[in-house]
Amino acid sequence: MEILTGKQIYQADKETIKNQGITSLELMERAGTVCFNWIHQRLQGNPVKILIFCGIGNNGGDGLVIARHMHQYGYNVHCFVVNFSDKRTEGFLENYDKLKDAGVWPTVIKSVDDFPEITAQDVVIDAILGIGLDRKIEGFTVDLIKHINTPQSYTLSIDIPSGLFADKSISTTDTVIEASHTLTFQRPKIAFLLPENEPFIYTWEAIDIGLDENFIASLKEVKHFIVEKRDVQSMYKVRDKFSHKGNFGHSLVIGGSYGKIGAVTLTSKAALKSGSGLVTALIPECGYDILQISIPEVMVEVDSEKQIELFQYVSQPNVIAVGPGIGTLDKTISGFEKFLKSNKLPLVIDADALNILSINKKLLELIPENSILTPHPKEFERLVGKWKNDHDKLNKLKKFVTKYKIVVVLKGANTVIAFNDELYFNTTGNPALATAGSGDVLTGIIVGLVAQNYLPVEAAIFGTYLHGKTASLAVSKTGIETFTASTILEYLGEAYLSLFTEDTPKQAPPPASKKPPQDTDDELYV
Ligand SMILES: NC(=O)C1=CN([C@@H]2O[C@H](COP(=O)(O)OP(=O)(O)OC[C@H]3O[C@@H](n4cnc5c(N)ncnc54)[C@H](OP(=O)(O)O)[C@@H]3O)[C@@H](O)[C@H]2O)[C@@H](O)CC1
Ligand SMILES: [K+]
Repeated sequence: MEILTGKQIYQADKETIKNQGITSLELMERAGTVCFNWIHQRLQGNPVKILIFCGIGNNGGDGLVIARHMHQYGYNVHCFVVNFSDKRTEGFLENYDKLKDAGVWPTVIKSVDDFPEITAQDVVIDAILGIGLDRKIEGFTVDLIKHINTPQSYTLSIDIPSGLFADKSISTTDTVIEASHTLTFQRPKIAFLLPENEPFIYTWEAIDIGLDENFIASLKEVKHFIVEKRDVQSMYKVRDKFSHKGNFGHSLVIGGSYGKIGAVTLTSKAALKSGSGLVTALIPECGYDILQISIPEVMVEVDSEKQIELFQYVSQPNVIAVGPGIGTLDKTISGFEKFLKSNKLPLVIDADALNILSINKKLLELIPENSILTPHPKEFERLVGKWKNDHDKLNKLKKFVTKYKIVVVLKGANTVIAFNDELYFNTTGNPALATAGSGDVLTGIIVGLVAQNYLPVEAAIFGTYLHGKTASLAVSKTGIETFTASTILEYLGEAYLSLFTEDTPKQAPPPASKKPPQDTDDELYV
């Protein structure tokens, strides 16, 4: 699914009006009605007190449409106009009149004295500012947003939490609605995927307001995508009837050191379980028995007694994962440097191998094109330096992958896969994945997919999706705390199978508590 910029959404808005022969007012009516239907489906006439805060632009116009429908359906709705400017849009003005015609006279908020009381039991609808926000919010609107955030009531934001910019970072002094849920129009905005916006975006969904899909599909400059089930389904390689293990590649996993044989064991097992035909582990001698006993299917070659120093192997892999548990002892560092100078095979580089690269950045030049690096944010920072905010981080990421012609899997709540100047945001998974060895397993899954001839960027996208999906599937049975890296391996089969089974449709969170539990993947739809 494309992630669109504010500018692209405004273009789609214009094209839709032109191509469908409708007025902008009709489009606003449609958008507001879709939001109302969403709310009505969940509230079913519940007498809860609903406070709708409308700005004076088109986001406010949407709020007024919602207020009118809610009033007509007998909801206990209270509408407020947030008078932060005198420049009302036509959409606002027309719907203001329509609302009054329907018998609702909104309360105009001009100062702090006009703020209504809000309790934790109330539902708030935030239609103060949308994607038209282009500067810092000032004056009483800042206080109003804080006032809305205080009681921890359920807050539904329309299009985007007010105060959040669609395409740039907010500053630390900015005030933003902390939305419990956001109904965004047609496509997500990149702001929803950035860790820095976590306090403001809890769950979100893109709702179909009938914008011109052909126009959206024709947009050439879209560079950001959300990875969906259908994307990975289309990547999946079906096995031929007459295939044999030789068709599915040979992964070599280089890693481990005394006390960290578990890491390389997890990676090797993951490579095997993601479908690599053969897997060999090159490990320190001290890990020989451990690995052989843990995974009889994996072949083992050994290096020095307690760490990897020589990086020499006799097996004939088609891809190599390097780094899990490898450590940063001097001999390992110099061995890795020598290895990079002679190696021609594509690599999946993780953990301490990444740290070695950040100690000596010249080594980055030696990484074969199409290799995959899988840093977590701290490892990535060591490679590229500090960033000012998440947009700056994503720019650094794009520059880094284009410079070295590689793929980077930047791990996090929404792991980002970067290739060329494109970014793919993963949405499977949950905090259960924040557990020791989780990254080692991801490296193994990805290397196993590259071994099977998945394109590196596909292996990265597919592998990250599957890895996250295991947690999405498992957590209702295991809980978050008992879910470990080994659980990821246990559920990998189910994650594969889930690609070909229908998801049970999920109800979006009811307006009952501020932060309902979320499993992101299945909540998204357009
Ligand atoms: N996508 C679609 O197809 C559809 C979109 N729709 C809806 O339209 C929304 C966008 O509406 P919008 O363009 O009127 O902007 P909105 O966010 O309401 O802001 C209003 C104005 O406020 C101003 N302003 C900006 N920053 C400010 C600040 N810090 N403090 C004070 N003022 C500030 C600025 O005006 P300025 O003062 O710069 O002239 C701005 O224009 C969109 O989010 C969605 O809800 C649907 O209705 C139909 C289909
Ligand atoms: K809003």
